[in-house]
Amino acid sequence: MKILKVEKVSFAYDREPVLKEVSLEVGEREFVAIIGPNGGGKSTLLKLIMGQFEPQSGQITVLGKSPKEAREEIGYVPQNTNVNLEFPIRVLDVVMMGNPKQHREAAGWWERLFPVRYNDIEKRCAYSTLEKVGMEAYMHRRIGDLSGGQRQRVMIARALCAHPRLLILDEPTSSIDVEGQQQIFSLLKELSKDLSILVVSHDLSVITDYADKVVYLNRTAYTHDLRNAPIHLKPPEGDHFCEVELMQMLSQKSCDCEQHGGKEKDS
Ligand SMILES: Nc1ncnc2c1ncn2[C@@H]1O[C@H](COP(=O)(O)OP(=O)(O)OP(=O)(O)O)[C@@H](O)[C@H]1O
Repeated sequence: MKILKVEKVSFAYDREPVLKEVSLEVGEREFVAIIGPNGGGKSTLLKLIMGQFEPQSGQITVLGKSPKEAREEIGYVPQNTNVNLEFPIRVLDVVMMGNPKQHREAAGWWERLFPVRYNDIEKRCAYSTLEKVGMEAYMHRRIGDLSGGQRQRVMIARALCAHPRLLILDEPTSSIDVEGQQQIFSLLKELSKDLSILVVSHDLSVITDYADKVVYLNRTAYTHDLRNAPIHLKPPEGDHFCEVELMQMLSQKSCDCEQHGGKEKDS
C-alpha cells in the first residue's frame, strides 16, 4: 500500500491557482524530497497533506484514509522551529511533549488537559527516539544550549515519539551548515529504513545524494526517481552541478543529463 497518494490535486487560496493537477506518491520506507522555487506551492501542498486545507479537486490519501483521519500516522517537523532559547526546558521534556497519545491513554482527564509529569512509558519512548537520532547523551541538557543541527535532531526525535508512519519535514536544514545538512539527511536516510519520509528542501545538491525520489513543484509537479535513473543526478568524477543546473534539470519532465555524459530519462 502507498503511504501517501496525491492524485490530480488542484488548489487556490483565491482566484490564482497555487497547485494544478499535482500528483505524487510516497511508498513504504521511501525518502522523497520536494524542491522548487519560492512560491511554487510546497508549503501549501504540505498543509493539504496534513488536512489543514481541502483540495478543490483531486484526492489525497494517507494509508488509504483522508488526511484528517490519518493525522496520528503523520509526524511533522515544522520550518524554523520556534524554541525560546532562554526557556529552561530540557531536551528530554521537549521530546516527551511529542507523545500526546500516551497522555490520552494513560492519564486521567485533569492530566490529559494539564500534563504535569510523564510516566515511565513516555520516558522510555523519548529516550529511545533520542537514541535513534544520536542525541541521548544530551537528554538533560537545556534545549537552548544545543547547536542548530543538534536542536533539529531533537525536534525529529519529538516527532518520532508519536510513532508516525509518515514523517514530514519542512526545510529541516535551513540555517545549518553543509556538514550539518549532510548529517541530518543521512539521519533521515537511516530513519527511512523504518518509515516514509517527505521533506521540503532548498538544499538541492545535498538532497539528491540521499533522496529516493525528487519532486519538482512549481504549481505542477514532476517526479524524478533517482534510484532507477540511467544516470543519477550526480556529476561525473571531477565535475560538479551547481544548484541552478540541478534545478533546471529537475524542472523538466525528463532529466536530460546528456551534456554531463548521461542519457535522457523519462520520469
Ligand atoms: N494563506 C494564504 N493566502 C493566500 N495566498 C497564500 C497563502 N499562503 C500562501 N499563499 C500564496 O500561495 C503561493 C504558494 O505559496 P507557498 O508558501 O505554498 O510556496 P512555497 O513553495 O512553500 O514557497 P517558499 O519556498 O518561499 O516557502 C504563493 O504565491 C503565496 O503567496
